[in-house]
Amino acid sequence: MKIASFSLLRLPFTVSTTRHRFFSAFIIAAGRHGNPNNVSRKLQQPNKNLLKARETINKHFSTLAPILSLEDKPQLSHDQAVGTVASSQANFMRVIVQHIPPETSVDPSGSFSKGSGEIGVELLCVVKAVLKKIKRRVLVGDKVLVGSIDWVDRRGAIENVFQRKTEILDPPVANVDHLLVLFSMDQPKIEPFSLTRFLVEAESTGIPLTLALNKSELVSQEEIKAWKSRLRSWAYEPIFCSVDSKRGLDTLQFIMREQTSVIVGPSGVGKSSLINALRGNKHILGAVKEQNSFDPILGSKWYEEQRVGEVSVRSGRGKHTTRHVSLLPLPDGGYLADTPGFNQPSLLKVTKNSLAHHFPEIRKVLKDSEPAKCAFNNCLHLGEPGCLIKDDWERYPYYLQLLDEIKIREEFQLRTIGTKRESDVRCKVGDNGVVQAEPRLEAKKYRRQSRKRVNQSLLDELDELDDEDDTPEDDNPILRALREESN
Ligand SMILES: Nc1nc2c(ncn2[C@@H]2O[C@H](COP(=O)(O)OP(=O)(O)OP(=O)(O)O)[C@@H](O)[C@H]2O)c(=O)[nH]1
Ligand SMILES: [Zn+2]
Repeated sequence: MKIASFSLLRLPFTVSTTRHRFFSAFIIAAGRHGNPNNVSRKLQQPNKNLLKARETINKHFSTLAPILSLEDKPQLSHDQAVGTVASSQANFMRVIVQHIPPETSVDPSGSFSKGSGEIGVELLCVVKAVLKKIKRRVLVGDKVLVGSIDWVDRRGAIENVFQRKTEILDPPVANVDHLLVLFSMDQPKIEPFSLTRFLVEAESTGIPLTLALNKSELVSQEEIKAWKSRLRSWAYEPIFCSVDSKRGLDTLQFIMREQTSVIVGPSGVGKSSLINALRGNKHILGAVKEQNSFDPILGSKWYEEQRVGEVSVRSGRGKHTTRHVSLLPLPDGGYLADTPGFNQPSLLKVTKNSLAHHFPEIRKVLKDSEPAKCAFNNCLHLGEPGCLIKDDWERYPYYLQLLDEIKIREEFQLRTIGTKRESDVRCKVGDNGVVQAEPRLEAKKYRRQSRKRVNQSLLDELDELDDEDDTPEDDNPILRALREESN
């Protein structure tokens, strides 16, 4: 019976250590904050409680390396610096450091100049074991505190991460502050519904976006004019560009200055071509070193050696499965990701209630009519009496279509979570905040786990963690604290 319902619902049925770990985190928090019967109640409101549990656990373990706020100006010793992670490969991260202690003599071949000023010095860094232990992931784009710096060999160790302003998953980059949504006028032609999906996905990140239309040399001026006014009615001001004719590239360069940008868009529109154009264009990249400035500073040997044995012994899976992404420094400050983003917008972060906020047309009407509001709170703008949103705008049918799609997804998730016995199903909150139901792996329901047992399971999981963890257990403060507590 159980098996049949799993297959009917096509639930994922794989065992992953991450889920185990997360589960223990949940149990710890549930056990700590109330009576054991609450566990069953809490499972019925999975989202909030799971998130709270995660927060609790993060706080609990974060005391070892509290997240630095963006305003923090840590006192830096001579062998410390603040920098930006530009790329990550195997266990190494390349960090660009802007401000070098004045008395430090750095091998000039390692610095990037931009005419008058310096773009920075690149350091090859490892991530300190304590950050791995507390699961503080370091992403490309992160602002980090680097310590133990050897300025001559240009090596260091990432000691801590500053709070992120933003985080996107495809590609995984922190602190992106600008998305360039790229479509093409022809080959392939713009498809308005597909463009809407991309725009909604981009809007849902909360990151400012620019819409650019490539291959503009393939179409007539009339067609460009027509699209311009059409997109204005969607409340977007498109930039027409062409990698082939170089039209609009200066404008794009200007927009991207001082920002970290990722280019997103469907296949074939010229994302990679545009990245290459911006990267290869001396005018745009200014005086960044002619040879690829991101060649491994100590020779590629370093990286190749690290690639060997990358498969985890326990899980049999590759440990570094995330897409590779690097940030290319731009001459006026800022970075451009060398890997394009979301080819296929999943809209997983969009809920039926948030969808309307991702259409500027709706935002505008609601803002202009303030303080008047739709008659219903949480109005889905389906044309009910008292709704401020009419059907007199081009993308209204797209709004309805996406709303249907999202409703179906949400109902499926609710049904899966709500009707399954809690012993069969548990909920997982994904990285992007989406709740997913999964078959439970353990049958011990309602039983409160003793603190000792709980800590032990966490220990098991920490032990299981990685073959790559090199800190001996006795040197690890978390493990030691947990052991002491459970004895
Ligand atoms: N006519 C014309 N062709 C272009 C232009 N820019 C890029 N192309 C061509 O469009 C094709 C696709 O370009 P890519 O850069 O690979 O597109 P992409 O968006 O990265 O595609 P995916 O890698 O599939 O996501 C290539 O043949 C390019 O040469 C342009 O401005 N005009
Ligand atoms: Zn409404």
